[in-house]
Amino acid sequence: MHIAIVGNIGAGKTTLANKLAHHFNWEVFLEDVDHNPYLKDFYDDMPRWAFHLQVYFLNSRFQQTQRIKQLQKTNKGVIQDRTIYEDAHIFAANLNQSGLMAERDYQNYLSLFNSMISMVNPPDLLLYLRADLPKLVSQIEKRNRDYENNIKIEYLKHLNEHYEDWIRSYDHGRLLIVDVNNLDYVNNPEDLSVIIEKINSTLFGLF
Ligand SMILES: Nc1ncnc2c1ncn2[C@@H]1O[C@H](COP(=O)(O)OP(=O)(O)O)[C@@H](O)[C@H]1O
Ligand SMILES: Nc1ncnc2c1ncn2[C@H]1C[C@H](O)[C@@H](COP(=O)(O)O)O1
Repeated sequence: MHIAIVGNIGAGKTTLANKLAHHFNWEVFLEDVDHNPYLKDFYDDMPRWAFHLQVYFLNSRFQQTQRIKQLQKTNKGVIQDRTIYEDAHIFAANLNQSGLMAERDYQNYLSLFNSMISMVNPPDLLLYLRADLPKLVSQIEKRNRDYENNIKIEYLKHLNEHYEDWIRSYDHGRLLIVDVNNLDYVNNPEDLSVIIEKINSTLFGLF
């Protein structure tokens, strides 16, 4: 069983991924943000570093999907924090449409993505955390990564629009949308239980 948690920056993916992995006693696969050699430079100068960052994320996410494939042979459950689909359909697409990634770089990137995607298994469940801008902003502030301090509201807004478009057309498997605007699964165990019940009901027909 493989659940992938998707959503905008600060939606609460990592926090939920850790909690679900603990609850189900499954393996968790997180993004390696701290060792990313381009992320800080990217936030300082997006046009300069957009292509480098996207290739880096694409490759690291692809390697992660192959590790997940291996692990699934052992029947161990997996919780994944963000997917390779988001790199291409959300982030790279947004950079191109915002004029921050040149057309030839974007086409080059897409060609690489299309070569890789045939080797990627979709998750059994895609869990989309939907969050409005005030929730995203407050949680990004709460996390307080210095290079994210200058993220513009407009950037998050465009990403949210891409998420909504992509989720509407998602057809690789089961999909669960959870509105997290009024959920606090950090401090309220009942809010976590609500999500777990939804997952059980979607995946196993329980409740
Ligand atoms: N539903 C929630 N309610 C309250 N705080 C949350 C919630 N989800 C996440 N947080 C907090 O918001 C911050 C960002 O969450 P994080 O899991 O890192 O988001 P993401 O991985 O989606 O970028 C963290 O400080 C986390 O503790
Ligand atoms: N593909 C990506 N392009 C640009 N930025 C990305 C991409 N994937 C992740 N990011 C950024 C967004 C955040 O600043 C960090 C971590 O993501 P988070 O949603 O907080 O887990 O990386």
